[in-house]
Amino acid sequence: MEKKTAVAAGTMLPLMEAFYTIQGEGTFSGTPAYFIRLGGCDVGCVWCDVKASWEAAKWPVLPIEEIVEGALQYPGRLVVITGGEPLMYNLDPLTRLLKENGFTTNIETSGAHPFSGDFDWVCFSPKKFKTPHPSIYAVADELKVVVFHKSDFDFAEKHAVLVRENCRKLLQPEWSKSDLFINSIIDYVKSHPNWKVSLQTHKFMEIP
Ligand SMILES: C[S@@+](CC[C@H](N)C(=O)[O-])C[C@H]1O[C@@H](n2cnc3c(N)ncnc32)[C@H](O)[C@@H]1O
Ligand SMILES: Nc1nc2[nH]cc(C(=O)O)c2c(=O)[nH]1
Ligand code: SF4
Ligand SMILES: [Mg+2]
Repeated sequence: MEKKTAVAAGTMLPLMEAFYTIQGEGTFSGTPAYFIRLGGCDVGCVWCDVKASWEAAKWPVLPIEEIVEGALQYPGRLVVITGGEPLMYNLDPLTRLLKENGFTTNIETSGAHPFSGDFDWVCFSPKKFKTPHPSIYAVADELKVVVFHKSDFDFAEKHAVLVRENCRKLLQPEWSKSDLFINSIIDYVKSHPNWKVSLQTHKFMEIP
């Protein structure tokens, strides 16, 4: 099959990097996980901490069997698919293969593209820069809003009414503005106890 056709089918995917680390953010923070970072993103967040991922063409296109083989080299059985924006691709074949190999599958997504894949946990981090696709709201397990500006609290509430009742609600300071916003995040969570704080703990630990 031609590469382009295989990428469209989701049987080959552009891989920026893959690494075994500790999930630093959100509900699974502290859990060992194999990260699969797919290349390509069209959302364009001004504060994105992985801008190098944006151009899909920069990254090698690999068969999903090879990607899963990489994950099998480590003892942990939690995989986090991230990017870039992973939902730019059809994730059905990759997640099916991961599950056949005994992995738990989590995703980190902006929700800017139609949902695909078989996931045990969906972390939805909506962005002002590109409106989420409506398919994300019924599947999000965690709503993780990055706080970069004071208007982001209202932005967070706007999305909180659209996700499922039991969806976890997290506020995460944008890394470079952490010192500026951490106190208002703490105050907000204390007065709106349906929210929790999420920190990028891997950055404090200085691990990938
Ligand atoms: C790099 S993104 C990749 C996945 C997907 N494109 C997304 O945005 O959800 C992974 C996570 O990091 C968060 N993130 C990216 N840059 C950040 C920053 N500078 N500070 C805090 N969180 C950040 C995103 O909101 C997202 O939850
Ligand atoms: N350790 C670690 N945890 C993470 N949680 C979400 C990440 C991401 O970039 O998607 C990330 C990451 O890049 N590293
Ligand atoms: S959607 Fe994710 S990968 Fe894309 S620019 Fe925003 S934070 Fe970066
Ligand atoms: Mg990251």
